Amino acid sequence: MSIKKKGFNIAIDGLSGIGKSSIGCQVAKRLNFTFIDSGLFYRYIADRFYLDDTIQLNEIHLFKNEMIGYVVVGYDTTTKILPSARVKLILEADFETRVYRRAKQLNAKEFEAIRKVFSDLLKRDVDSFDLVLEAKKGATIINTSDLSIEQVVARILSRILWVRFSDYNMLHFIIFILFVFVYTLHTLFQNLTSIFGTG
Ligand SMILES: Nc1ncnc2c1ncn2[C@@H]1O[C@H](COP(=O)(O)OP(=O)(O)OP(=O)(O)O)[C@@H](O)[C@H]1O
Ligand SMILES: Nc1ccn([C@H]2C[C@H](O)[C@@H](COP(=O)(O)O)O2)c(=O)n1
Repeated sequence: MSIKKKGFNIAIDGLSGIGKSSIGCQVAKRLNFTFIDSGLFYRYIADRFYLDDTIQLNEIHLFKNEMIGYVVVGYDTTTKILPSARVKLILEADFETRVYRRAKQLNAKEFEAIRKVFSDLLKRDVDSFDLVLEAKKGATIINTSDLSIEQVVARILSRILWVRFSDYNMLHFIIFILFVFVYTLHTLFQNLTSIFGTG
């Protein structure tokens, strides 16, 4: 699956339980972008059972042209789903932190429940390790181990602001260079006509 859309899109990658969905959703809200949790598609197709109220499939305006932008999360978004994203991010945190967060999320308190969280994450890490390693080569890495969700969201927003600022300045720079080029040609042409034109 690959989304080739115009606009300013953001892809958030990373291993399971790193916070892609919770953080991506906040970022999309702050930017008024469409949020797509690609994992929902996979789960929906694989199991046809799981859709929470974060997003409903019929609300995903995947191919609408007027969208300002997308925030797409999932562990192969920066490489496969949205390789053309203007901002590509990999979230990472140490394994213990992810186990702790996922256990808290699932309210896993008993030894057996925590053991299952541990082994599920480990299995999914093994399955997606190579993909995430590959993704790291072309993305900005944010280590979230010591950051709250709000701090990670703030970091992402400032990164996006920076990229937008660079795009904006680059456009002005190109216009400036074009202007200097045209002006130089114009002056040269005027000089040439004043030298040769009157003869
Ligand atoms: N920086 C953070 N600080 C504290 N808790 C966090 C942070 N980031 C995420 N969490 C919590 O970790 C849990 C897992 O996050 P989330 O479900 O968003 O991960 P995910 O990467 O989308 O997982 P998966 O790939 O398995 O769907 C959630 O309960 C979330 O609130
Ligand atoms: N971009 C994605 C997203 C998800 N998957 C796979 C990985 C899991 O087996 C399943 C659910 O993912 P989750 O939402 O829990 O991250 O879908 C994938 O292959 N590519």
